[in-house]
Amino acid sequence: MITVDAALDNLFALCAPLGSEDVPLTQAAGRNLARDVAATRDQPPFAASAMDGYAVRRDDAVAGARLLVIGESAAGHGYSGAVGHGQAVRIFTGAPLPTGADWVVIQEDVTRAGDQVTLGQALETKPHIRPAGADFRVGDQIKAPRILSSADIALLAAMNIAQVPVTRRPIVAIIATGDELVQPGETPGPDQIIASNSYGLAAMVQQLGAHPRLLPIARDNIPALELAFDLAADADLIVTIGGASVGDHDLVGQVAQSKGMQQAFYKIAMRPGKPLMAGRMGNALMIGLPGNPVSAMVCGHVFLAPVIRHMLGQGAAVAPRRIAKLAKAIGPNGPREHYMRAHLGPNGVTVFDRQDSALLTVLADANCLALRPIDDPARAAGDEIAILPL
Ligand SMILES: Nc1nc2c(c(=O)[nH]1)N[C@H]1C(S)=C(S)[C@@H](COP(=O)(O)OP(=O)(O)OC[C@H]3O[C@@H](n4cnc5c(N)ncnc54)[C@H](O)[C@@H]3O)O[C@H]1N2
Ligand code: MOO
Repeated sequence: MITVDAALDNLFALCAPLGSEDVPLTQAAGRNLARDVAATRDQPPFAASAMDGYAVRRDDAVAGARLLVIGESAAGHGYSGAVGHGQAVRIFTGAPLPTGADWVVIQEDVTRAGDQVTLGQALETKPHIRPAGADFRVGDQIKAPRILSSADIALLAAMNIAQVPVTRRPIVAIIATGDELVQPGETPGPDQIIASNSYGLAAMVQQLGAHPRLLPIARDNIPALELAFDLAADADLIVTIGGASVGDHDLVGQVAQSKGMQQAFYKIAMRPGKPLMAGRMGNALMIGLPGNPVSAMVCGHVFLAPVIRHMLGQGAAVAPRRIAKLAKAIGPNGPREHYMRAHLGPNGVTVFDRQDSALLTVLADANCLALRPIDDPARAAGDEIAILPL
């Protein structure tokens, strides 16, 4: 058995950030920018007015001055002539500043009569001009890696980058195994149950930004498992569920190895999730999760999520955790790191009494996992512990 940290280090070493693909701006939000991109233009491309008013020469912008309006500059339609002494051009926000002008008097400070304007007595002291390139210039870069926010999308658009290089989304093949399983919506036989954690993991994979591919349930026999691995051959990550323990029908490790999986480790000192295996398998990383529904989901949070983030170019890091105070005392932990289903509320963390790894109702009530180190002693209410928010 290896520790959770050692298992994660192993997993990170067994995979790498995927290559990149170009996607349209409308599909780039939330994706990882795969390489630096550079602006192909200046913004604004010309000195622009920041207000609606009159473009003038600075030395004409004095209280009481009377100026002749010689034309108009609007956004998208500039004024082609030049502004001389004693002259003004009507201008609107975003419009190019005409040649000769270096000041904008806002229209609130002006009285207009025909083609004459008279400037008011209390003029503003700012020119209200946005210099060319004030936001960015040709060649200014957005650096990778970076998870693209809505603001980044706006900036990329302004830079005229219509196709964005992002890290490819991993294809994650999910194989539920077991003679007892039927799909949700089917009518189970008397000894059967509904496959659940395969759907939970597919949802998790999707939320992480990868492509889940739910394969048909593989029965507990060698040909069925071989077929399932064949169907998963082009995936970046192959995740099996169940059949990982030591029973007579737990065939996943054996079949995976016969199909070329080079096992890097098997069994982790953690609860739930002990019988987890992993290794390279062709072009993919294979992770064999234990079948107990909560074990599979907890291993999803602790191992799959960091692995997928690593493949997405977001760095190789453990699932984010934080420190919280216990609302209620808890007993000592044993020789395996324990990820206990718990709820964080205004009074702190309450660790649930029922921790059986078959109880999906308890997992659904949890909003965090309380993380107990190996041989952690009993803890009192008010003690600080690490939690992994769900
Ligand atoms: N003698 C021992 N027995 C077991 C050990 C052990 O160390 N020695 N470990 C236990 C632990 S811990 C776990 S976890 C389980 C894991 O076993 P498997 O990975 O082989 O899982 P299965 O036996 O196939 O299934 C366990 C349980 O989960 C249900 N299951 C499986 N897949 C699904 C699915 N997709 N959706 C819903 N439920 C699923 C299955 O019906 C079983 O009830 O082994 C312990 N045993
Ligand atoms: O480790 Mo099993 O995953 O405890 O239920």
